[in-house]
Amino acid sequence: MDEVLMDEDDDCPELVPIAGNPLSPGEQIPVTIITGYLGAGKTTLLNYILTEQHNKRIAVILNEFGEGSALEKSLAVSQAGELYEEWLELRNGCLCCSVKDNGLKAIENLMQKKGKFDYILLETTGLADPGAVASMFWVDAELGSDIYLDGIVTVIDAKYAMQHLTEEKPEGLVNEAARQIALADLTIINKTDLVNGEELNHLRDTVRSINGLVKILECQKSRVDLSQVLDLHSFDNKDGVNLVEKLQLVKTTRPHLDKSILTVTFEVAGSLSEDVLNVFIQDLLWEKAFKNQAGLPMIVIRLKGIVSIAGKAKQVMLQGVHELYELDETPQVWGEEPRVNRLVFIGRNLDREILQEQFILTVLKVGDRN
Ligand SMILES: Nc1nc2c(ncn2[C@@H]2O[C@H](COP(=O)(O)OP(=O)(O)OP(=O)(O)O)[C@@H](O)[C@H]2O)c(=O)[nH]1
Repeated sequence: MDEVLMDEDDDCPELVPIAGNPLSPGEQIPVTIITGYLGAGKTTLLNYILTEQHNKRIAVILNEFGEGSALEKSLAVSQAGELYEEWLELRNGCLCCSVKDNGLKAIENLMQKKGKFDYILLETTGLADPGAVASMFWVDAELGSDIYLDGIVTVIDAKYAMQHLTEEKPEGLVNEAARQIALADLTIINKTDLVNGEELNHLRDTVRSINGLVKILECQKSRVDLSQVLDLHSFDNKDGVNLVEKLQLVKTTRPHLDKSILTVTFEVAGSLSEDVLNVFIQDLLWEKAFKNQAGLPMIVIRLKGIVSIAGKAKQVMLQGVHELYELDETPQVWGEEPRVNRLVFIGRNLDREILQEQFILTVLKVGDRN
């Protein structure tokens, strides 16, 4: 098994593609995962969101390792906001499989007691893998839960982020700060008062080099336009409508940091059979079958795409987080223009040429077999 799996995803059973969404997002409650390295400004952001005018009933969930810290945090938040008296502490800090049921149950209990919320914000600890938390909501939403994952927001400390991002990790381990950026749909570079223009440019370029898809906001004291943070629809097919244009703007990036996470993207014309596409994705995400020039397995952290499935009039959105992925038809119908498959991968050891070649090879090979 791959070392990354050994480290965090051990025993995670959800190696299955998941079927279409049973409830429309309009009927479900969005959850935004707020992540970011220690001290980046997550609590400041929560306080800001809770005290701003937005006419939403927001539940905040704190997901912390260790005893006590979540309670302290909840007190800190409630003192500033004084909007919520009831706080939820998820005690078993593991964010992988074991927290899955407790996490959802805890939210359901809270909803039973307090009535439905309009929105859930889930703050993860600074060292957590937001991908594991995201997977839990994503899977449960597909299984008919009342909650759906709206987006992953990563708060970045303008002053210390470069230090965190360049921290040497033992061989095989992913830098947490880089992973949090890789998984983000939105990054908020906070504490811009503590850096000069040049440092900010360098950090922005580094964030972009890791995640070519992510939206970047810059601010002080986590004061951001909430309409840019909430209701992102990053994982449902509402996003699919705009995804084509968005993906067209993404560029393959050059790593700014050694051994770092980067973004690769390519486009292949034509239509695919869904089976063929599943083979390619499973080879990539599950089997780690593709290697870069140095012989290292390509590890995908985040995956997005719009693909053309033969026989389907509508565009199909591809989403992936770690080993989990989903193909979901968007409302967007293919027009007169030639059909294309546009894919974006964020991860480690990625090589665009090899990946594109493998994609074409798999498609042809399996196509021949049929
Ligand atoms: N100079 C400066 N300080 C800030 C800014 N935003 C937040 N801070 C301070 O940074 C410190 C950490 O902020 P928090 O919001 O607690 O950060 P956090 O990410 O929740 O921290 P952990 O929960 O420990 O991971 C606090 O003392 C904030 O007042 C900013 O824009 N500029």
